[in-house]
Amino acid sequence: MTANPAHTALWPAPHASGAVDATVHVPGSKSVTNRALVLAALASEPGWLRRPLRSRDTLLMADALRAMGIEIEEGVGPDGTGEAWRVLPTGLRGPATVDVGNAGTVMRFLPPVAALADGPVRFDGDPRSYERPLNGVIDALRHLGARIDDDGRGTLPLTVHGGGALDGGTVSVDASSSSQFVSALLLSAPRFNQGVEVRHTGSTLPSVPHIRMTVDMLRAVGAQVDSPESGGEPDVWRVTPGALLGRDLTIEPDLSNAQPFLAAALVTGGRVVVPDWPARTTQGGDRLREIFTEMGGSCELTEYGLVFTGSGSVHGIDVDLGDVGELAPGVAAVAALADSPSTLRGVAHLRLHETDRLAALTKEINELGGDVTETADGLHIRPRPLHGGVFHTYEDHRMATAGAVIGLAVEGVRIENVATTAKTMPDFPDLWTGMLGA
Ligand SMILES: O=C(O)C1=C[C@@H](OP(=O)(O)O)[C@@H](O)[C@H](O)C1
Ligand SMILES: C=C(OP(=O)(O)O)C(=O)O
Repeated sequence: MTANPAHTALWPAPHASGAVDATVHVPGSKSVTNRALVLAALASEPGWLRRPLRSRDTLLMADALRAMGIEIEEGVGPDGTGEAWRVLPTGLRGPATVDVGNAGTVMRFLPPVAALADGPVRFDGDPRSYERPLNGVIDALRHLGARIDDDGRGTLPLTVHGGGALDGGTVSVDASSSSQFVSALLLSAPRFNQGVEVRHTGSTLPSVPHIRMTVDMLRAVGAQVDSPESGGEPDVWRVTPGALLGRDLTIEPDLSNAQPFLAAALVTGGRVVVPDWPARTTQGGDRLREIFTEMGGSCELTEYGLVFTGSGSVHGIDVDLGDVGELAPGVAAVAALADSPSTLRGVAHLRLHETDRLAALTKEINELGGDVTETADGLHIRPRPLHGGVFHTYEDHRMATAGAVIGLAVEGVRIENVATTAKTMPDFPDLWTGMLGA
């Protein structure tokens, strides 16, 4: 097989000649878009998604739902402004084939939807999707009444033999490897005959804000959900069966994808404005305001958006990123350029993401002259003068954006396969050069 030239191509990461000063319109949230698509597909009336993220992960989600019979029309919104998708829910059908790519949201959120379809739904994806854990979803669905054929490894590929309905009920899940196990079961649960009670049994639970996002979005379409935050038992969520409303939802900017742009302000001592930064949000990326302030910047949240300003100094940080693992690659990149060491904790589960992110960050930063060591649950980063070289990305969008941040401060960094950013931000190279005024 010949290598895909886009995967071996090297992108010279732009070096910043001075402080950046830019306004960056960050595209819509992957996590919100893919939840909104699933909930709209399960609703009892049509719905709208305005300013959806158009990226590999969200197009895979839309195509998968279409394969199961849902109509999704891509166009402009009812008032003629901006991109909007109209979702027309119909009976979920099999036989169907779903390509999950390497999208955690697609591989975890859709098997429960497929259990409601009328026929078999086959799931397959990129080679890495065979290595990412799915056992929590497979075992739970079987317990709740679904028939699933897999090879017994608790991963893809698999076939869900949808029976047109699912009993639902009470189930225990160890979601310490991915919060998406819990979100997946909750999202489809209003359509299970008995709803669901999900009890997390593991010792740790990553990405809790993403579970809150699931609960919040379920409630916004009329679902009744009990959660730990609403006075329920710790680590237990209950969803009552019931019809879901169609919504007209404007998708927030992806705050995790705002990270490289804010990092640019931080490492160059410049200023970046992100319009439409929500005043209230369940996106974990909102933690960037606190994390990057501790690392040397300052921010102001106005009605227009977030204004983030670097001070010219970048400090190390000791931080538990268990709630916001998505931010770890970008925090590691900034930490490698800081004036003091950093420790990133609580992110052992990053070994099971798009790639083993702890190993990848360690290797790539060290190959540029850095001093990073892996710990059991994170990274120690001791800043050292870095030099140029190839930054390999392992088909991981967040490795590519992390490499771009280092490239701002270090001349001669070349990013392998920057096109991999298409997973959640296909416009990244243009947004990046636009920010730099190139
Ligand atoms: O539910 C979601 O939308 C996500 C949950 C998190 O997954 P993990 O809990 O597997 O880290 C996060 O890292 C991922 O990017 C998106
Ligand atoms: C972990 C991530 O993605 P996924 O939804 O594929 O798990 C991520 O975007 O950082």
